[in-house]
Amino acid sequence: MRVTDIQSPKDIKSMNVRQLENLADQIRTFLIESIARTGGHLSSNLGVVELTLAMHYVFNAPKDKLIFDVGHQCYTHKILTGRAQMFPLLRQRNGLSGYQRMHESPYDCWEAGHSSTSLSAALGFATARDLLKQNYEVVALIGDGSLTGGMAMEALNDIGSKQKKLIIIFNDNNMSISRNHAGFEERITALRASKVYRSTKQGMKSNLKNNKMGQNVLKQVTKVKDHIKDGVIDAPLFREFNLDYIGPVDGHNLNELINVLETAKEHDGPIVVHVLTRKGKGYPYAEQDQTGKWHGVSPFDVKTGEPLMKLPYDHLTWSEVISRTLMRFAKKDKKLVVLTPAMAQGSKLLEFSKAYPDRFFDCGIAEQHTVTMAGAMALGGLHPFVSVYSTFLQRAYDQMNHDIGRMKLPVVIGIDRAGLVGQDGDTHQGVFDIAMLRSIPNLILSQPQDAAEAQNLLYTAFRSGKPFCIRYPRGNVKYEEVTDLQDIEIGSWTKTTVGTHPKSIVITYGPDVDHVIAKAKTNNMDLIVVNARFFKPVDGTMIDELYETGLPIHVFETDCRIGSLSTAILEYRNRVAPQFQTFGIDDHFVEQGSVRSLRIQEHIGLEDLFEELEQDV
Ligand SMILES: Cc1ncc(C[n+]2csc(CCOP(=O)(O)OP(=O)(O)O)c2C)c(N)n1
Ligand SMILES: CC(=O)[C@@H](O)[C@H](O)COP(=O)(O)O
Ligand SMILES: [Mg+2]
Repeated sequence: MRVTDIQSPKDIKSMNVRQLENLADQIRTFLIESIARTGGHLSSNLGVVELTLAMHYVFNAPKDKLIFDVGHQCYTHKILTGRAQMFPLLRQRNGLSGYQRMHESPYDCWEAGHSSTSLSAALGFATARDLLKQNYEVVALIGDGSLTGGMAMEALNDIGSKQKKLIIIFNDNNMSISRNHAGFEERITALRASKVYRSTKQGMKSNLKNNKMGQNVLKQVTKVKDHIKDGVIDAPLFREFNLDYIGPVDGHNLNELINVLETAKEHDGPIVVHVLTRKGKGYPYAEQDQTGKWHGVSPFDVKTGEPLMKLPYDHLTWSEVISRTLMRFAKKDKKLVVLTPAMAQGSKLLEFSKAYPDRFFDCGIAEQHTVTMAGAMALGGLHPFVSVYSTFLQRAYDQMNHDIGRMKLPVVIGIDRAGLVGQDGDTHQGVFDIAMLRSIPNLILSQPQDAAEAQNLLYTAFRSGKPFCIRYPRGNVKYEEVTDLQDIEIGSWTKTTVGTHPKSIVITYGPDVDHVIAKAKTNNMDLIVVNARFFKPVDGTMIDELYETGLPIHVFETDCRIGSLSTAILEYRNRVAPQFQTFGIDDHFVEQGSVRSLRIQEHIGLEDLFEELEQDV
């Protein structure tokens, strides 16, 4: 059977192990070729091909609930549930989502994008099932990285106490995006080496190679259950949570996987199935990767592994502009430290981590902990910089409020991937941080117009002694090192007049400042373009001046408009200008798509702005 012919998991139910193994090989080839064309989460998906086949073989989705933590590794699940033909549009507008999405398929029973939610969801489903006297299995697959998240720990604690029947598949590849940093790593290492499951299983004469499986399994299941009850299988890490454990099993051995999942299915109460997989399995570049370069990829050449798109020679990503500047500052300032909640690769901090291993802290997928820890580091006399994606900072709202803002702690927060991020879709768009953070007293919130201003803002932030956030988008920017760094007056905006008789005012921020100026020049339009580089505090003097011109004001934003810059301006003036128009994302989540297509969809493209400007002249 060809990968693209698979209609539903029924198609694999009558296969024998050899056929399943063949299918696994085909799926791997399909994934590599397909992701090479579209981009996507390569390594995590290559690692769970056999595991997902075994899950669909043993369980009966959609009746049984299969939950994938984060969901970035659910591509084989998509293939087995009849979606292979949609892969050419993976992560594109109106195309296949890179995550589980309920509107896409009845087999997607839950949605995520942020990590560590699967165990809470599993307990929720199991509780609903039992209260409503229904009958189905609940299975959550969670990686070793996602297990470091606070939510997962909270859920483990509750699952151990409630003792509902559910299965936690612990997908252990010893990697988060890059190497996993977990305190319980020692315990896991001990478990990885444990022979318990293997020796228990050795009695199960695996003569299933070419036959339909399952005949002998039940007898063996009873044996394994007895072992679990007798406490033969002792996994202190999970025992402490009052959870039964079985494993470790080879996550690329279908025979072993099917046996262990059948066993877990028969088990009463919660059970952890420990599966060892290899991230990137089957594609040598990805298998050897220790840095996370192959975790999420843009289109690449399968043979060479080289990306198909290259940055212009004088451009850097915004993350690189920030990390290079941090490297410069760290040379002189020995107290400068950098923290990341597991995003060293995406935030371009690996070079910093090598140059200053003692001053670099990967805290795991733990945004809340990272922010609070940085706060105490500041009180302890260090100069912390926290690098965090806008969307993941949502997890740490309370810490930003309760710890950083309230105590006025001088932590510099680099908010990466601010604004629309594109293909990751609605779970990842970084469009809420302005609204989220503007309400927190004492915080400074800024965004540079270009790479030079980014360097000056970072310089200002460290010298300010205040909680200082600098947001910057996904993508790249022309870079030149600023040798003569300048303090920027906090709360000050700048303005550029294009032409001699301006007829309108555009207030905007980030890279759009230059885009609007360039387009106004091309179109021979007379405009005042304001770089609103601080969202908090805003430049009251400049706002007053702009109002006094009597010109129509257009606030051009590409983030959630509720609570955003236009709101800040209106709050300041407490009245509406004669003509005051705002642009921004309305009160809804924005689905996936290229940033360009999403801006058109949301009426926040330059074209939309200029259409309105035409009316003013
Ligand atoms: C709250 C949150 N923080 C950060 C991320 C970014 N992220 C996505 S996958 C991932 C690593 C997950 O590691 P693991 O669970 O072990 O899965 P693997 O990729 O190894 O299969 C991270 C950090 C996220 N999705 N959600
Ligand atoms: C699954 C996840 O949350 C991350 O892998 C995310 O997709 C990374 O995004 P970037 O590609 O912008 O680093
Ligand atoms: Mg992992």
